[in-house]
Amino acid sequence: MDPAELDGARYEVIVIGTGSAGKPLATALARGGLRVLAVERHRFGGECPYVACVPSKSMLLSARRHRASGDPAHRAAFAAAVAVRDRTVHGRDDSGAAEGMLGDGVDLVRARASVRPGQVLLDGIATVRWSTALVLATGAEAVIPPVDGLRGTPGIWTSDTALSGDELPARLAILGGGAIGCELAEVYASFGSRVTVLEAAPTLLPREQPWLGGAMADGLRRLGVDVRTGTELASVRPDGQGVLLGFGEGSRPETDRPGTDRPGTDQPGADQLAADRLLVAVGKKPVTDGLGLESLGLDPDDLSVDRRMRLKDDVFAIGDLTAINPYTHGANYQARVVADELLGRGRDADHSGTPRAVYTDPAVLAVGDTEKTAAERGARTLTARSDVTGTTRSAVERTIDENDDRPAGLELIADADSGVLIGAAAIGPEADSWAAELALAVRARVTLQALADQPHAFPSWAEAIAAPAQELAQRLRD
Ligand SMILES: Cc1cc2nc3c(=O)[nH]c(=O)nc-3n(C[C@H](O)[C@H](O)[C@H](O)COP(=O)(O)OP(=O)(O)OC[C@H]3O[C@@H](n4cnc5c(N)ncnc54)[C@H](O)[C@@H]3O)c2cc1C
Ligand SMILES: NC(=O)c1ccc[n+]([C@@H]2O[C@H](COP(=O)([O-])OP(=O)(O)OC[C@H]3O[C@@H](n4cnc5c(N)ncnc54)[C@H](O)[C@@H]3O)[C@@H](O)[C@H]2O)c1
Repeated sequence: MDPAELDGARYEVIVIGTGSAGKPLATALARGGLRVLAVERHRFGGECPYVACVPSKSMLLSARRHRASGDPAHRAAFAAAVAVRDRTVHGRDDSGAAEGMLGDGVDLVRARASVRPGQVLLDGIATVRWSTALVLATGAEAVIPPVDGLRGTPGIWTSDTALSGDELPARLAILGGGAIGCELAEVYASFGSRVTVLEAAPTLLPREQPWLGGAMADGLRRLGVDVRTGTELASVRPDGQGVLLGFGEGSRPETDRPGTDRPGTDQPGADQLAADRLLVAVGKKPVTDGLGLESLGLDPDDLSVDRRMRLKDDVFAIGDLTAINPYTHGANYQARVVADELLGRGRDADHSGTPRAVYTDPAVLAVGDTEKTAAERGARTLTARSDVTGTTRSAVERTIDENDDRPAGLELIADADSGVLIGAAAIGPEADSWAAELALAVRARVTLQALADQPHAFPSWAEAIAAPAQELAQRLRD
């Protein structure tokens, strides 16, 4: 629909943004009989299907196959993986998503939206009004940190560049060892790039239990990735066709110190690293620029929502914009909460069981509290770990591949007073799948006694849950 044609139109609900949050919400509301307009300035469907979750998982799976094949022809394999990725994401063509929404009865308009009291402006030329609710689902965008020379230097990538391009850099530096940094380090290292991950915090995945980041670093090092934690990037300069990175005083780690012989660096100077490309993956920030939230009395820097995802009155926010569980399943869930609220069956959101997965091999699944977050809210905790490699499943798999040295581990975190499971962290083969029962256990506030009593299929990886659950149940009884 052309924005101008909509001038003066009225809808019960207007949704701004059609990603993993806005699209399912608009669809559910239209199916529920409400008159809904969804406004999208870029691709219907948002980032996940085109430049985020789906292409990154496609590349990770292709990378895994390539490693298993032992084929030394990295460039040809990478080109084939990119072709598969692009088929999987339909060449980043959003017409299927748009047709799906239209088929469900959502009115769609491609326009940049901004808000005014009671109305939404489309590309600054047309005005539409809502009567029941306005829902903001504008997502988040990559943070580019204020590093000297970072902006404007050619050769700087974000995940969007990597996941829509076809270049295999010989030397790739990745700034940030979070979910994107770890997943894309595995992809490029598997296809022969010399990858260096530069993480500011003392461990990778620093919001998780520290041992988990250590195990992730071990997993990436097996693939030849040079993992440097505790690093501070101070400057970026053009260097031929690539970039030259300079580091802050004292920011180099004891291990992997430049000057030692290791893959991933050309050691141009004691405090420098040369790379062909620098992928910046240091987190995301909510997309609020130009939205005009101030005109609704909202502070763009404090988009706190209540338990129904309401910002104020009839204005809601969902998805990455809220920074609550910034995952597609988090956005989908928040969409369901708002849909239920607007369709008259409202209930409070419970974010406690939302899994945090990283799809490397070995994969990560964490849920609920870490010891740090539990301590911050004054909870006393008990923890127990298990070596996932002690399971029969692991023994069977390692007999087939005796060189399989992927790190694996599981930790359960119990509330010492109530005896319920409040957190879990797992890394291991397919942990994103087998550890998922722990997400439900946290959400359902399952006691350690019940978890310890629960049988697990033999010989599955989930048997790893039994030992730490039984240990904690015993300690809670003592
Ligand atoms: C590389 C990468 C890999 C990821 N992998 C996973 C994964 O494996 N699993 C997982 O669960 N999550 C993953 N995520 C996170 C996931 O992609 C996001 O959490 C999810 O897509 C957020 O959905 P959203 O609807 O909030 O935002 P988006 O998908 O960004 O949608 C917001 C939409 O709003 C539109 N918009 C913004 N401003 C305006 C405006 N003013 N007017 C009109 N439209 C506007 C944007 O164009 C966009 O389409 C990954 C992210 C990245 C970057
Ligand atoms: N599997 C998944 O669900 C998945 C995969 C990829 C991305 N995502 C989502 O996409 C979003 C963005 O991912 P991301 O990896 O960019 O963010 P992130 O927040 O997961 O990780 C960012 C990392 O960068 C580090 N960092 C911050 N500033 C730095 C600096 N100046 N120098 C070096 N390191 C620095 C942080 O300590 C952190 O480890 C997140 O919300 C993430 O959850 C999810």
